[in-house]
Amino acid sequence: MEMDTITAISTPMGEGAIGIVRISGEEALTIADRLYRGKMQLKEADSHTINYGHILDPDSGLVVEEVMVSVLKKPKTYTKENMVEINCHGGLTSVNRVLQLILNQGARLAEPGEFTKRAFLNGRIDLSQAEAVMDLIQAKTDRAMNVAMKQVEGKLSKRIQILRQTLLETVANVEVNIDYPEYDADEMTLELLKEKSAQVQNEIGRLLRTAEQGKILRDGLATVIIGRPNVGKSSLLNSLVHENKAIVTDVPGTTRDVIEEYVNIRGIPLKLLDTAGIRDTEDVVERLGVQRSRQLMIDAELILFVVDYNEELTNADVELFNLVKDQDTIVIVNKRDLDEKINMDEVKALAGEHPILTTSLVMDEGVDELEEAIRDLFFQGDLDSGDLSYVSNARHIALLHQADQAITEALTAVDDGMPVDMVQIDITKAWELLGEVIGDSVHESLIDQLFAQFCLGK
Ligand SMILES: Nc1nc2c(c(=O)[nH]1)N(C=O)[C@@H](CNc1ccc(C(=O)N[C@@H](CCC(=O)O)C(=O)O)cc1)CN2
Ligand SMILES: Nc1nc2c(ncn2[C@@H]2O[C@H](COP(=O)(O)OP(=O)(O)OP(=O)(O)O)[C@@H](O)[C@H]2O)c(=O)[nH]1
Repeated sequence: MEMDTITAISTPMGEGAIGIVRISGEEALTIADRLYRGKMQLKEADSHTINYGHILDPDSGLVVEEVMVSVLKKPKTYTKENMVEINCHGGLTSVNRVLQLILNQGARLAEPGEFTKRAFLNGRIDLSQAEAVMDLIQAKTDRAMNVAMKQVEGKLSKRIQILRQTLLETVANVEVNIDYPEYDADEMTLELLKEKSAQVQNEIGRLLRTAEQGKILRDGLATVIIGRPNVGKSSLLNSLVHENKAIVTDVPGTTRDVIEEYVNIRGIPLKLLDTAGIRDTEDVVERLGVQRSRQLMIDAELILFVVDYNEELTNADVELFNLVKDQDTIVIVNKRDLDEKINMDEVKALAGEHPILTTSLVMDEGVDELEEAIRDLFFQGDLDSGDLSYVSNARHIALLHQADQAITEALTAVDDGMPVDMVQIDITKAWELLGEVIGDSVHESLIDQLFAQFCLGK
């Protein structure tokens, strides 16, 4: 199938040192050559070279831009098609004028993610790798980036392929049994089927156990700081943010009263969620009646609950804690530089199984310990184990669960003495579901929808 030639600006919109306009498709070099003037025509240039020259407006003959042009000839390119990348002087006008000239020559404006979509459709990468390209762009910490990079390189794909191969062999074996029932290999077939299925389920289980951690690395750990007025919530937020250089984003769609700040806590992106309702308040418990704040707290994956070392535990503390005691909560007893007026035994009784830390945020004491406690709560020290094949994508997680379920159904069918071709149907279903992770037999509309979330020009 021949695809048309597409083009887009691949660098961020705004003033910058260099802006890149990308072209991909059969006509990429031909189109670029109609606009480019240099030592030689681009189609004569060797692949993977960069060439100095100028872009001219073919109508007026006037020089529009001074450029460096990368020539990338198929099939060894990002999209597996002919590609040209025109490096312009950065700035909105410059790249837009060059883009316009390319469009005038018959290229079509690319849709978001269309270059990567072509890399997928042309078979250079599978769907899970394409999705990881997206994760790579959005990674908030080095560690999240390492995980995404492994997936771009195909580490998850390889594991999925091995699982599918095992299932395929199992199905083939069952088929022999259906085709030659007189062969009487029944017992053996079922034994083998059970063994192989268990093997596949083990590996799926292992992958799913990495999922929670993978999701945290990818999306950040949704965290809310709560506590009575004046206990030191803002100070805690500031300590975490200043030591770790926050990336601040407003949550789209929520009239900008939820603020997200990403801080890197030992490789974990902590997504600190903040609303007016949670922090700037006279009576916290009352204000938490505000639906949005309460929801934020309920949805949080980590609660940092702050109390004052220098004051007795109050009813408000207890009530507030009771709202979150079933969640992952760390109790922070702040202002330890002042006199001990709180009863630590009461704090311990209240906290139960939850970790307790004492801090002095004005003296900058205890923040390291807090960061360690956060990491231990979610990663028990295995963040450095080197196994970076985390599953982090919600779509992949759902498919793995379904595949696991299908195999369980196959095994139940075996135990119930169902005919072997019934068992085969379940195993085949598991094989198909795993295939969807890497984009095998997925619906076109799903593919469109996934790539539509990409950046323009990627
Ligand atoms: N200028 C520029 N920078 C970029 C990209 C790009 O497309 N253009 N990339 C993307 O956005 C990323 C690099 N990713 C790439 C991945 C594969 C291939 C590629 O051509 N693969 C060929 C093998 C090439 C070779 O071995 O020489 C292949 O797999 O067949 C290129 C870029 C990041 N930086
Ligand atoms: N001595 C001492 N004072 C602290 C410590 N941490 C915070 N404070 C002080 O306590 C006061 C309240 O701190 P904030 O961080 O604003 O407390 P908050 O919980 O955000 O307060 P509200 O926004 O009113 O809910 C400030 O004057 C801080 O300087 C600490 O560890 N020791």
